[in-house]
Amino acid sequence: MAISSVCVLGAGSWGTALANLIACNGFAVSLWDRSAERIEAIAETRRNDRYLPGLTLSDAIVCEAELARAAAGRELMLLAVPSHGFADCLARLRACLQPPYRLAWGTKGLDPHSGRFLHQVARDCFGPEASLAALSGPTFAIEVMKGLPTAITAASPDMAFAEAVAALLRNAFFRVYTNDDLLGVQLGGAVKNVLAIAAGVSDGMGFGANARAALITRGLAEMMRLGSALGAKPKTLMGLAGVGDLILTCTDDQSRNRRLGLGLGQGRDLETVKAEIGQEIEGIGTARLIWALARRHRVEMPIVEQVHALLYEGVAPQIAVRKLLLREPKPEAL
Ligand SMILES: NC(=O)c1ccc[n+]([C@@H]2O[C@H](COP(=O)([O-])OP(=O)(O)OC[C@H]3O[C@@H](n4cnc5c(N)ncnc54)[C@H](O)[C@@H]3O)[C@@H](O)[C@H]2O)c1
Ligand SMILES: O=P(O)(O)OC[C@H](O)CO
Repeated sequence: MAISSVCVLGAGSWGTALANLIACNGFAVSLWDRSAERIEAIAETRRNDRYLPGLTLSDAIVCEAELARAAAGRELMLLAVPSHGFADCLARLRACLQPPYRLAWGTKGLDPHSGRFLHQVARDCFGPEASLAALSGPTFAIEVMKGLPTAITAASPDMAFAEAVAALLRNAFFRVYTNDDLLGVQLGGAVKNVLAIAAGVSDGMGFGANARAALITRGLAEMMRLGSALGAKPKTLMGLAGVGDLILTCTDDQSRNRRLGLGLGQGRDLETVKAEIGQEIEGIGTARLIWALARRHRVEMPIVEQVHALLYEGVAPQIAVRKLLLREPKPEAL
């Protein structure tokens, strides 16, 4: 299977960087966003200053404010909208696409309405014959725009489709691995955002490198426990979409989830920090959904529990940390 044309949905940081990558690789690509104003500005200036200031985009990207026109004749739909807009975008696409349906997404998170993984939502909308793939891994959009070396995973139960999606993105600085564990790749990308908030809180409170390393390691244990309960492959979570993205977002201040945690750890107010970041912070909604999933499957996730308590129950960071440190001692096992 070879794919040579793509419609990217979402002209935020990630959708714009992916569209630019695909265009620079020589494939036909259209870019759509729910904000017609942003699409028109990108078409005119060849920049996306709201999300990727100062960077110039490929002239080959076709900017379309109307979804039906953006999708017309394109072989692959690539969604890079936030998880809370994912189901709605699928429904809009369903109204303007004909089979065969081929969908991929760089969205990280779960559907906030149902708490389900995005492939389950896509399957319901497009049926069992649709080709589905998720892209996930340690990938800050701005570094991809700058052509800095990056590696990512393209996951689909249909490895030929995963490879076809990978082939659109792959180049000398962007390495794409394939994986058939669609669930595991999405689980890693969702849980790491919650853990990045925890790492940010720790650093914001002035804790040191010891605490950060402990949070990353025990956070990985939580991710793997949930993965095991849901049927994800442990190897996937030890790869780019699991530990790779966890390290990136827990340690680098480019991460918006980490920056949110930093602000909360410094005692600042949630709404103020959110407004200052001004971009999508997926870990906020995901903390609620992953904590609900953990309880439903009786999986112990104490770090996720405390992030949830911090965000949704008004628990102070000092109390959350105390609760984590004073848990019942136990052997160090996954
Ligand atoms: N930015 C990155 O480096 C990066 C990298 C990998 C994955 N992601 C993931 O990509 C997804 C998008 O994040 P982003 O960083 O591009 O966000 P962003 O904040 O940069 O941009 C958000 C975009 O989503 C659009 N949007 C907002 N609500 C919407 C809705 N309800 N329906 C349709 N569109 C909507 C906005 O118009 C905007 O174009 C997230 O799930 C994020 O975790 C981001
Ligand atoms: O800025 P964040 O925390 O949403 O992270 C962006 C990407 O998910 C990093 O892989």
